[in-house]
Amino acid sequence: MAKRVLVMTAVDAEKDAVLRGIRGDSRFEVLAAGVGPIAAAVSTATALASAMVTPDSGYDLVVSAGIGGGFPNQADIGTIVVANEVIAADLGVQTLDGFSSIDELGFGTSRLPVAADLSSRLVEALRSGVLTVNYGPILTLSTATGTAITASELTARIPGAAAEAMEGFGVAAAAHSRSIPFIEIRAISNIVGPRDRASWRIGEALAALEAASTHLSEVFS
Ligand SMILES: O=C(O)c1cccc(C(=O)CC[C@H]2O[C@@H](n3cnc4c(=O)[nH]cnc43)[C@H](O)[C@@H]2O)c1
Repeated sequence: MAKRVLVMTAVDAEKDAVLRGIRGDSRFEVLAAGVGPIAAAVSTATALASAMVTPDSGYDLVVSAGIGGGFPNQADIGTIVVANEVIAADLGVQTLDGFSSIDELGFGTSRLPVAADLSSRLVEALRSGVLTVNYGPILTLSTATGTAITASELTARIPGAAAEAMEGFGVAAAAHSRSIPFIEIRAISNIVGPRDRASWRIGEALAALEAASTHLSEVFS
């Protein structure tokens, strides 16, 4: 079991939802890093480095948490997605012939693993708490999808893609650099596709994130 857990969100509204869910459990530290993979990686790496300075204050688990877009027929608004893998889906090169990932280019990896045992334990706990949960790949994008064409292209390129957001891969890269287990959880606020901000259900997603966070404390501390 994890003794100390670092939860990274993008914005304060997400942080507050997680804090309401964990109900004062002092084993959890919740930080808002800002939007996007770079802010997420820098803030997570800084938090992990700071924790190393004090003996016995390091983290045993890092969680990327927040709202996200659900892929059509994979994750509806108000449901939860737990990552079985995180994929930096726009890290590569785009040409007229299509997209090549950095893996295909030979420059590294665009896919990072999650702690599968912890993730599946969380999925079980969420389902027994009657939340609707998809366990699948969560994509990290620097540019959020705003067209049907991009949504279809991502679905074709990454079969089973369940959700997208903008921070997971950055948080995961920082956690992996210190060999700390990592998981990602997203509450769905909108469907991935043509941008229609009026259709986003942020309040519903934040309520789902809060409900899911009650199980974080139950499962990981
Ligand atoms: O306006 C608000 O009250 C508010 C409250 C909480 C969060 C937000 C955000 O806009 C956070 C940005 C955040 O959202 C993630 N996200 C959500 N849907 C998608 C998507 O379809 N594609 C990519 N990212 C998405 C993302 O991780 C951003 O950090 C506003």
